[in-house]
Amino acid sequence: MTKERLYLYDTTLRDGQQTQGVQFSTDEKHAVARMLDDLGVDYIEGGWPGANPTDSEFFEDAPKTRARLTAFGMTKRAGRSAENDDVLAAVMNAGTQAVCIVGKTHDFHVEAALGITLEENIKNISASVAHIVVSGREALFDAEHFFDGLKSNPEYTLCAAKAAYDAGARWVVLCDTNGGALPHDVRAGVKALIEAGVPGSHIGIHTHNDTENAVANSLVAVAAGARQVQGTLNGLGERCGNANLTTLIPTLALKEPYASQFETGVTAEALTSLLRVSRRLDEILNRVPQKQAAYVGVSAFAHKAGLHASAIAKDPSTYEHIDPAQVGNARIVPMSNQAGQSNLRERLGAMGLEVAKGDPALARILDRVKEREAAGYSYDTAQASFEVLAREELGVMPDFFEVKRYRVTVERRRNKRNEMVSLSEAVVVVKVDGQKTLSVSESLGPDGSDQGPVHALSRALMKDLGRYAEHVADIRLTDFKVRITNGGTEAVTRVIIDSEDGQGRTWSTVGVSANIVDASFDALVDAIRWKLVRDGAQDGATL
Ligand SMILES: CC(=O)SCCNC(=O)CCNC(=O)[C@H](O)C(C)(C)COP(=O)(O)OP(=O)(O)OC[C@H]1O[C@@H](n2cnc3c(N)ncnc32)[C@H](O)[C@@H]1OP(=O)(O)O
Ligand SMILES: CC(=O)C(=O)O
Repeated sequence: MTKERLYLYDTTLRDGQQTQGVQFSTDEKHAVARMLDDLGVDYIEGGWPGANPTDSEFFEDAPKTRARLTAFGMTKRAGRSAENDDVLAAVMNAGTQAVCIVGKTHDFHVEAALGITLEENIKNISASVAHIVVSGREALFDAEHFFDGLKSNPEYTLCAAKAAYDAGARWVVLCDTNGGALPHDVRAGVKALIEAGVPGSHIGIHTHNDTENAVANSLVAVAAGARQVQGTLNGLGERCGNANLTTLIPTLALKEPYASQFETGVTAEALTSLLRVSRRLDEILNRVPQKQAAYVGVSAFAHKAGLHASAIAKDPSTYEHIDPAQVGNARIVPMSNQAGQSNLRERLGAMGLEVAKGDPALARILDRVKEREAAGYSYDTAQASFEVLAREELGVMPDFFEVKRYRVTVERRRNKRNEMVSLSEAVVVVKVDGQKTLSVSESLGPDGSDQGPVHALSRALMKDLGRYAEHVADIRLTDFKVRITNGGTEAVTRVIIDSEDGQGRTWSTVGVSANIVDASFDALVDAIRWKLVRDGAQDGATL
């Protein structure tokens, strides 16, 4: 069966930029456009030329893309011709192959927001679309508030949308602008416009996620006949975001009936870059990746429960809806108090520790994990601490060094300029190869400001580890999370430290204590021990 073409329209650089807190630079826009082009979307909406300097600059030096670069704007304003509307002129002057303009299709908005008659609005839509078409560009019309309009005055809404089609719009895009439509509204809306004379092959769908239905609404629109789907990477967008293309693309490619019926410009090979694309966007925006994101989240294929891990080891399809590799993701089997021996053996295997089924060490490790989690530890994220614990139980964790004692002080005092400043200082005594050393460190950052007691402690701890010095020199602490939790009956502090080294490895460790500094210290020691064992620094250390 030949597949029908379904077009993907990305608006990360336009509606995505309407996300609170998101502001792309011109260079970042170029980087995102390149990523989208490599991924295989059909249209890249680059922004609104003339609306702000960044968008104008982006179009002045527009990237050469296989995808159709599209400039966004609005229909001409009343009282002037399309040719004489300066806002529309700036959009046209960007010189893109495709131009998308938003126009009102809800009678209430025409009257309340534009303050013009319903007829005048339809004339403005027709004249604006015709102006784009006459200039030889592909015209797209974003039918704003289409689904709300259908409820208020269906005849008018359909007439406004149809006017754009009749004026030559290649696509009439039905927008759930306020994000309140539900799948049955969207199905009915697409069908109504098809019945009104706009073929599905000219209908697009643009949804917002205000009821968490943006992806479902897009899928329903396709099932009802729409052939263009709009969305953004990682679901960026105004308010709660737009339909998430990072979810929609794999769903359309891998799930029935869409997979058999349609093809998009995203090849199976490009689909394997999806996780990378999603992460790269987070990096550009300095956002923490959403762990539970569908398909691309770090937890999307994490099998925590013992029953799941046991079945996964026999056949991954028992608890996975797709093969994670299809979207560039990977299966993980974290350790926690939900785990059984199957999780454990799988996890140990991934660390290069093959332990036979039934080995008594497995039960000991599980008991220790469950006991410690009851006391406040959490190993499902702190996998490096789990490895240290497992190695101890298996007798393969070297005693690299022994901490004899440590002390941390925090002082607040006036500096030479009579400003109040804080200063943290740590003293650590460690024994390496029978030799005791005392190290002292302050916590001053590059700008001379206090980086806090944990920073001082980590510097003192790593200052003189004898022959292990070269292995710890490239450790960087990248994140530090503190949580007050209940360890048994007492409230305790759990600290998770994320570390990174020069080889690009990242790892997380956990410490628990009634005292935040002590909990941090435990996590720091685990971080160093994990790094030493992974570097193979144990030669000569006591096993
Ligand atoms: C649903 C969407 O998300 S559409 C995309 C929305 N995106 C943006 O608004 C981001 C970019 N926007 C901007 O930078 C600015 O709003 C600009 C440059 C476009 C316009 O700025 P200003 O001229 O200062 O107008 P302002 O933003 O205050 O108001 C918008 C004007 O456009 C009018 N307008 C709104 N929609 C349309 C439309 N589809 N067609 C014609 N005029 C419209 C409004 O009635 C209002 O006119 P008024 O000032 O006479 O009341
Ligand atoms: C055009 C647009 O972004 C909307 O109506 O949501």
